[in-house]
Amino acid sequence: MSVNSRFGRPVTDSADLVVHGRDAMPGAAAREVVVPGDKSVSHRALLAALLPTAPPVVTIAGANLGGAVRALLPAMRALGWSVEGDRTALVVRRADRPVAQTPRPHPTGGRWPDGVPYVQTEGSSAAARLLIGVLAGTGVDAVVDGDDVLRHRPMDWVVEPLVALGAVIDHLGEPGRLPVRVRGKVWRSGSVELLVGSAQARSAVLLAAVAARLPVVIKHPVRSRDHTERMVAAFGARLTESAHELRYDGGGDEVPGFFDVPADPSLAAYPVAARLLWSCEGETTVPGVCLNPTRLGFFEVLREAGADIRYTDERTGATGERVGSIVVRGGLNGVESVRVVDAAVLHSLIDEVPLLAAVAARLPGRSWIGCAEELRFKETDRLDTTARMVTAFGGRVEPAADGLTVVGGLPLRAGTVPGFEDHRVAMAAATLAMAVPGTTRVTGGACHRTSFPGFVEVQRHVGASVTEEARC
Ligand SMILES: O=C(O)C1=C[C@@H](OP(=O)(O)O)[C@@H](O)[C@H](O)C1
Ligand SMILES: C=C(OP(=O)(O)O)C(=O)O
Repeated sequence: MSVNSRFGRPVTDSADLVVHGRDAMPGAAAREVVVPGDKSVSHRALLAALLPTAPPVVTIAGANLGGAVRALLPAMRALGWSVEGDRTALVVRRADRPVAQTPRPHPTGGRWPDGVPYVQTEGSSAAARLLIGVLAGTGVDAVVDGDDVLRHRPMDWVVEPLVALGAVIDHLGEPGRLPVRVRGKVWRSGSVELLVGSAQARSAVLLAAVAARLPVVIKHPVRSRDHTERMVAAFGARLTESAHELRYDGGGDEVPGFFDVPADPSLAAYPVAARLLWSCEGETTVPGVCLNPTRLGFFEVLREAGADIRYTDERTGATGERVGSIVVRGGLNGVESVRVVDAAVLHSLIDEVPLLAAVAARLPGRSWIGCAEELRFKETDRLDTTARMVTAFGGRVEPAADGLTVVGGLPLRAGTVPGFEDHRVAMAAATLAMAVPGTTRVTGGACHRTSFPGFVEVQRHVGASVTEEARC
């Protein structure tokens, strides 16, 4: 078993993605492709069912059922909720009794408090951080833990502001990391300052405040994705927002009994990128996508650089999200390079950075993706793994402390490319491989299921030749 450098992540035996690349799209691409529900909205809808003002039954239609959202389901069962159903509808209700989870051994901690529920969120940082917020708002005593990778990701971004609001949270392993025990509720109304742009951190504090009906002011460096704000505002919480500040007045109505999750723009980005890389005829539409402006950076940056990407059929959904179609036409002719120099723009494409870098490798100019220091704390250090992935194609990416320079115009070649067991990096590699003649094997590419269970089928619909094959 080999090890991924930064997080000591064991490289698993998960299947590879094998892609037969071409320099032009074979025949016509599907005119329409459908991608799974939004991961962030799915997490928030599930956690809304744990809030004190939630009705006894909450139904969630169109949820993303990739590994990251699925990780939350046993966690909720361990807290005494039942979750049943499928992508069409998940139904959450209070259960007769909690379904206990088996604690994962910990190398330095390992003494779990007796009689306190142990809640495992696997590799999903959104699940862990938002859940810590909900527990700190509802005053439920529980231990929150994650897998070996998540145990290395920062939890102090969430824990410190919650403790400032009076929550009692103990680190049971390394300081600032999982596992943590949440054992005292937020109670001190006031102002907290977040030092990172993480939407998960802001959301955890807001969910805690809404659950506890505690007026708070959250100061933050950048307005990243605002799904939690839209959701709680849609159920009656009064929020006042300015560029770096969010005020919650302590009020709100009942959580609704029905959520409809729009499709995920960070997943729509892969078929859109495949189309652009092939410069093909006609157009492809991805319908029903969440068009929240805090999520559209990938499309906006490419559009500004000259790509033909449009939004149509826009409407507002019940939980305050804009929904509509993304339509892509033509290719990258005339697009010289891309540039991200603003923190809000970076956050609006934070999960698409590996894909944007892969696309930039096919542009003639030099691209820069900046304000991206947070990428070092994802499933992998994504500045490093993205650079290594593009380099494996023969491209050149120069990582800096806070971003990536992508040197365009170099000939790319097919071959064996590492996916680093990181779904975003693996899917970016497989998408770039579609437009590089020859056969590319993306090692461990089956990890796409963390966020995009139908990745292979969707990319085939737009003309890709991609299969999943056991590791050789
Ligand atoms: O709020 C969320 O659901 C998410 C926020 C982002 O993480 P950070 O909050 O760590 O930036 C994003 O990368 C992640 O995929 C989901
Ligand atoms: C980083 C991601 O998610 P999380 O932070 O929730 O693990 C992601 O989906 O790319």
